[in-house]
Amino acid sequence: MDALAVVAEVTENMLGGKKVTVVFVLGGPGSGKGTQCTNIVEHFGFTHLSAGDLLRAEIKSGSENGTMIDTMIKEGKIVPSEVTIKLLQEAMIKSENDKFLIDGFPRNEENRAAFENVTKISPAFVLFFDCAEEEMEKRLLGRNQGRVDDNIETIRKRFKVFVESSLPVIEYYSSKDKVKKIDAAKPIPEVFEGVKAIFAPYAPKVK
Ligand SMILES: Nc1ncnc2c1ncn2[C@@H]1O[C@H](COP(=O)(O)OP(=O)(O)O)[C@@H](O)[C@H]1O
Ligand SMILES: Nc1ccn([C@@H]2O[C@H](COP(=O)(O)OP(=O)(O)O)[C@@H](O)[C@H]2O)c(=O)n1
Repeated sequence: MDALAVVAEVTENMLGGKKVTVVFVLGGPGSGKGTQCTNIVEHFGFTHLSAGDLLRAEIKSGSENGTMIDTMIKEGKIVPSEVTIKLLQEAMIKSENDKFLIDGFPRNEENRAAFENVTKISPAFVLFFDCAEEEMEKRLLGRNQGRVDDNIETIRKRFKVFVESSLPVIEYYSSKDKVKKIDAAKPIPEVFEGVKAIFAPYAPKVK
């Protein structure tokens, strides 16, 4: 390894004085990202940061960006990266943990490139929940969390954005051999079996 590579290794993935491990959790709307993140937190000690949840909290907090974010979510559009990245960065710095699941981000090429440029963090890997639209649609319509975007009209728009903008991000990481794909159409416990196998190296050490 040459000297420059050593320098890069030392500075890379540092945030607020700590070295962090980041896993991006991607998949279509309703593929089960949030559900499985809850399981991963419980078993592997990661902190779950959902980009969508952070944006929804930002609306509730009455921030100056609230109206813009609300409109984007209602239309299934992707909020400008600077807003989402700031929320993710703040949450990581505030946390005492150093292992993060970033769920629902990066959702387009702009998200991906800006996060890399601003934070200098690259993911350990990308967990991709692969699921057919028909199944995701059924799940979203039954989610019952009172979300303004879980109606058939917005769901169709979110699927279109996923195929046009988010799948290329998954392809990008695939070309770098960073994608771990899971068949997310199976029942929740079976999906978690696949997830567990991938996270085994991160299992907490028994003292
Ligand atoms: N493997 C699964 N089989 C059936 N339903 C699921 C599965 N995973 C999640 N769900 C349900 O589908 C809905 C969407 O899941 P969620 O985790 O919120 O998806 P995402 O975060 O990808 O949008 C929720 O109501 C959840 O309980
Ligand atoms: N990186 C992100 C993530 C979510 N969002 C917005 O938040 C909405 C909901 O995202 P989410 O990840 O909570 O939910 P799902 O669509 O995956 O079910 C998206 O449709 C976008 O409008 C965004 O703009 N940028």
